[in-house]
Amino acid sequence: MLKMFIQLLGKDLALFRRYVYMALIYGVLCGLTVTVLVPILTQLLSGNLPAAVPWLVVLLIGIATCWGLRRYVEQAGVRVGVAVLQGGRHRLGEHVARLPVGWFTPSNTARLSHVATQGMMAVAQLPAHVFTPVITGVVAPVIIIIALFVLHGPLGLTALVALPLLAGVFFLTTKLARRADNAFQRHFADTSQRVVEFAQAQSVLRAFSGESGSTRFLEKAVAKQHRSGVRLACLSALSALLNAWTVQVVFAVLLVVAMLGMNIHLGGTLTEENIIGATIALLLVSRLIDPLLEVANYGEVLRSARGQLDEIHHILSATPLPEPRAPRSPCSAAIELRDVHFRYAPREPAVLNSVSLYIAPGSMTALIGESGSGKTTLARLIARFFDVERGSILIGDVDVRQMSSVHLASQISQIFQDNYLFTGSIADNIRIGKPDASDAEMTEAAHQAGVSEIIERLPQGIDTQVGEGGARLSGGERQRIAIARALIKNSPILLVDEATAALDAENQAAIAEVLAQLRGHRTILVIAHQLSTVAMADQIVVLDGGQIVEQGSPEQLRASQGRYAQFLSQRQAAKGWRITQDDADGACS
Ligand SMILES: Nc1ncnc2c1ncn2[C@@H]1O[C@H](COP(=O)(O)OP(=O)(O)OP(=O)(O)O)[C@@H](O)[C@H]1O
Repeated sequence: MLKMFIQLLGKDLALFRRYVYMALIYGVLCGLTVTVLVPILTQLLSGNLPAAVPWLVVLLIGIATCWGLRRYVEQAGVRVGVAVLQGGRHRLGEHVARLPVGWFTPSNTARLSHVATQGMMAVAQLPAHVFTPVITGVVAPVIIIIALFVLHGPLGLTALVALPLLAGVFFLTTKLARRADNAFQRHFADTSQRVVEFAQAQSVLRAFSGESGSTRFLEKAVAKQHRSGVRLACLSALSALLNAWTVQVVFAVLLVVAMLGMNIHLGGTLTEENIIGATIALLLVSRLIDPLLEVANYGEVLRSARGQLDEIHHILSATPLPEPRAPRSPCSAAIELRDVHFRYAPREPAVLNSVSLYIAPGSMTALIGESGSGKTTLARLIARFFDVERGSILIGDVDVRQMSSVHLASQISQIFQDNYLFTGSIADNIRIGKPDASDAEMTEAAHQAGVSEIIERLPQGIDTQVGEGGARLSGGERQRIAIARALIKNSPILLVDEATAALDAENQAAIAEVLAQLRGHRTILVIAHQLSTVAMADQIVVLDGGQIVEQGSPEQLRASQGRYAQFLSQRQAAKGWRITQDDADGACS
């Protein structure tokens, strides 16, 4: 737990060290202040008031110093908390920015958002509100036990034996509720994910699930969270009870030992000194128990914080894509796949199997194949969304793993189906492709992508707000803005995942126009669904079950009467369906 906390602190570790030293000094001082009671009570019970006065002064100074120091320790704890919150979030952000895009599954995204908000907040509160009482609660009793040893050997020994015993019980009770805590955290993240999904997919849920059915997935997640919450509450209460009982049992044992000691003396030589010593020892025992009880009470908070730290650890231990020590630059915009094998996870089936492909610089390749044949995966591997399992992908004769991620990103523009528009204006979204783009470049990219017509229609033109995720625009409008964003970047390689259904004929024409304009000027790989696009390509690659089954120019493949010819006839048959005036009245031809 401490290791993870320290990892989160990074360069702010010095702050934490300072805080821990101060908390330790504070704990020692608290323990010593309590032990000052020994000479005071000894002198008072012996009727020697003048001899007690200097010790009383020491006690008052001790109390005042403890009080003052506590404030400093708390301030130092708050500083550590702020460092964890700011530095930790920063570190988390830097780390996830280097993770492969494939890591961002809905469940990991929900986990990340939970950790970055609630998790970090809970962890940041630890130093000021939990570590200080826990450190004091452990250190002060150690000092008191030393004093007990001096005063009453058997009592000191019993207390010393009790400490590891208590630690053992605390450890076991923590373990008892730990699993329940992990399950609760998991279900909590799942529910958060479902809530977001519920809000985002309202139209789909209502259309397909009916009024009550639309909440079914969410209700299931909430019910699971509720069950694990109840289990966690029961186990937490049980462990808190066990901790408190153990401390009370230790207290009782110490009392019995003290009584037995007095009893032995009663049978023999019971002196005034013995009685005073035993009485003070009993008082010290009671002062020993209070901090231990406090530590026991913090067990649950510590366990839950550990759960949050485990979640943070889970994210920080995800392996980023390695960056090369000596990055290389490609010599051209050629793309080459050499015997590429890929699967999404170790135990999942292979998605690409021994794929080798060469795309000449400035040429256009159309990738076609059945749904699930691996087209999108292949395109994503070129942009290094993931690393290949075996084989290599080269751009301009340089393995993408030997290029810096920034340089690789600068070489490739992508127009994928899941284009995301950020909250802001149309201009802001296009400018993401090239933040320092001039107005002329903006106009040119907007014109090429067919955004000019959209802008002309809107009262605020290019400054129109697109809404969250581009919600205020149509699918086709979003797509065109994404194209303009990719075009303004002006990179030598363009990866396009042509949408099948999202685009109307007008938008499809815009994409076709863009591809026609860029053909010969950029290296283009397009996952093609339209006949017009495929016909434009210099090379067609047919994928099936993660393998290239056909490859060649449109003419060659048409002549070979293979899979491409099949694709062609299917598309032509589909194109044959036309809605006529009669259809409008209810019949199709
Ligand atoms: N993130 C992922 N994790 C695990 N498996 C995945 C992931 N993305 C895709 N797959 C699987 O990889 C296989 C290939 O998917 P891919 O999206 O590359 O196919 P595709 O040919 O582009 O399909 P489509 O034309 O329908 O988009 C499919 O079986 C799919 O289920």
